[in-house]
Amino acid sequence: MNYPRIPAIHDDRTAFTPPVIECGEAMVPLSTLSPRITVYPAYYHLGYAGTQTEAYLRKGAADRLALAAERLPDGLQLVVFDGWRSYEVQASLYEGFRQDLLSQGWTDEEAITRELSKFVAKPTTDIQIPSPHLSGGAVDLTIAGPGGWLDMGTDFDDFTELAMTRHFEELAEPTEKDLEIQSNRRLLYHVMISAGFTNYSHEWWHYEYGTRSWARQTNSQPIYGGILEMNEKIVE
Ligand SMILES: C[C@@H](N)C(=O)N[C@H](C)C(=O)O
Ligand SMILES: [Zn+2]
Repeated sequence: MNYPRIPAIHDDRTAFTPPVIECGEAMVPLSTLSPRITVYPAYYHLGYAGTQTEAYLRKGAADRLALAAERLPDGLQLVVFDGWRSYEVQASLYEGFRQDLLSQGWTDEEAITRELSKFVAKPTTDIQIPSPHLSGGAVDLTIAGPGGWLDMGTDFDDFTELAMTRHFEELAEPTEKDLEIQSNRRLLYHVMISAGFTNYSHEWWHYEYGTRSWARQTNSQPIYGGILEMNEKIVE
C-alpha cells in the first residue's frame, strides 16, 4: 500500500503558546480500551522505578487512540510503549540520557542540553508547562502485525537522527528495506494524525493530543495541564 509522504513540520517551542485551560478529563487505562491496542510498558520492562504494567492517557486522547487503531488495515494493532509518565520517570530518562552522552565523551554543557532537548523533554513539576507525558496527552507507540512489530528503522528510544519521523522520506537512493520502513512510518503517522494527534518530528513513535505542542501545531488552546500524582480519583 502506498501512503502519502510525511510532511515536514516545524514546531517552534519558543513560539507563544496559549495558557493551558485544564479540561479536567480523567485518565483511562489503555490495555482494555480496544482489542486493537496492546500495551508493552517499555520502561517497566527496563526496570525504571515508579513505572507500572498499565499505560494511561486522558480520556480525549484515549478515545482518539482507539479511533486510530480502528483505522489500521485488518490484522494490525497499535502497541503502546508509554502514556502518562510521572515526574520521577521523566527525570530518570533525562538523567539517563545525560549520562549516556557523558560516557560517549560529550563535554560541552550547552551541546549536551541541546542534544537532550531533542529526545527527552525537560522534567518539570510546573503543571502549566508540563513535560508532554506528564499531561497524559503524549503516547509512545508502534504497530504490530501477525509477524510481530513492524520495522520502523530503529528501536524505540533510539536517540539518533535515524529516529526522525521523516528520515526515510529523504533518502536519495532508498533500498527495498528503506521503502518498507518508510511505508510503516507513514501508516503510523497517517492513522494518528487523522485521529487528531500531532507527531514530534524527532521521534517516529511520539504523538500528542491536547498538549502545548499540539496546541501550537493545530492553532488551539492546550487542554491538558500536568498531573503529578496518579491516584484513583483521576483514573476512570
Ligand atoms: C523519551 C522519549 N520516549 C520521549 O517521550 N521523548 C519526548 C521528547 C518526551 O520526553 O516528551
Ligand atoms: Zn514520548
